[in-house]
Amino acid sequence: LNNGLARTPPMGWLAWERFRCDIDCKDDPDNCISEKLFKTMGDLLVKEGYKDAGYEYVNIDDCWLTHSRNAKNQLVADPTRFPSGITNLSSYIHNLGLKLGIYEDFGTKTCAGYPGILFQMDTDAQMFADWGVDMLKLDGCNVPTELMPYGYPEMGRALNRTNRPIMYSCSWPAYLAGGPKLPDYQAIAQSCNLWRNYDDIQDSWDSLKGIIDFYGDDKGNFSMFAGPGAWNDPDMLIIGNYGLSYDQQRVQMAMWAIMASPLLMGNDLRHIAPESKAILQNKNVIAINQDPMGKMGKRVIKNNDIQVWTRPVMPTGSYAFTIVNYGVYGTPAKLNYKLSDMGISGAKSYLITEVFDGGKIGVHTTSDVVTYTVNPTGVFMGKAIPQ
Ligand SMILES: OC[C@@H]1[C@H](O)[C@H](O)[C@@H](O)CN1C(=S)Nc1ccc(F)cc1
Repeated sequence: LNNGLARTPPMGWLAWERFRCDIDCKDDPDNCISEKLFKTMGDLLVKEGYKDAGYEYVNIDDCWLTHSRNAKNQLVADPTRFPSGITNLSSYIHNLGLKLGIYEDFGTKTCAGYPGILFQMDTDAQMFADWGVDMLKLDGCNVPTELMPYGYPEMGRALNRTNRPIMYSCSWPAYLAGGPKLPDYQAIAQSCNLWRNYDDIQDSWDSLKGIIDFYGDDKGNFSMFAGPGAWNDPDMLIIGNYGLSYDQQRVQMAMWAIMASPLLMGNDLRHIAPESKAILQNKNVIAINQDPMGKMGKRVIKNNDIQVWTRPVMPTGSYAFTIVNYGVYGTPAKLNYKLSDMGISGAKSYLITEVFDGGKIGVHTTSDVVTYTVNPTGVFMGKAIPQ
């Protein structure tokens, strides 16, 4: 979507995967969906160095609102859990130098059963703008998919009519996944700044593998529609939660960088292990994710437990690449590849580095055989720079 926003994949924090629809502020005051939670996460983005690393958006997800609209047909934030209101919350977030995101659903109700925006798009778009909201995630529960080619572009136009820059995340294609018809990625990319293509991420290695494989298959060539202002969204980063090992957390960070994915953390910034924080704030990996060309990486090799992805990055003619090992055969895999095997060519020789730690592997021609060591359920992330 050409609205000047999301020129690189958005970075920030999103409540859903970790905090879900916990509305019990009586018995679970520290984890319920409340203004306090979002203010706390905003504070920590600043205090813990995430803002400096590029993380900017603090995003509310489902379950923030009351079960009915007010007399003026407007959406209302739950008064017990958001006593100061959304405008106060956005001011707080803006004072931190951050941006606020909110959630709604193009349908009669949200997925958790709260009022949806169907038939109220202009009222709701204006409400979000008046509240000082900077991003909207529009879900697609409780509406026939036949209405989506109308509804998602129309809500984008409604947001535009407010004259407030609001980044627009669409769940539209995710509701068509596995269906008879391929999504219209051209229309989606013209209407949205980012779009969910596939199932929700859950806190597990299996869930992560399922998403990586869906994106590797690239059905409908959705990777071609990614670029500045328009991103495929494989869902939240679950680094720092319960389900991934250290190596598997590195896999997600490396793959989200290669896929030019939004980096929206779905975790608890109050309880992050140091090695998880280091992965989330790794400058070299974030630089690949934020590469200004905005070209989405693609899977170029897949055989059994090994897959290789490459992504064109700056400086011109350079490539980032990942070698992912799904294998669980205990010893690290020693894998031999020529750069030409990965589709990397064009220069006489390349400097190859390891991205996470910046270590030099060496200078190689595209036909040199290079041996990479990849841990079980782990990743090697490299960069090849023309010499
Ligand atoms: O409620 C919103 C939630 C998150 O926003 C996900 O990112 C969306 O893809 C959809 N979504 C879903 S399906 N939530 C949900 C899932 C199960 C349930 F019983 C109640 C709500």
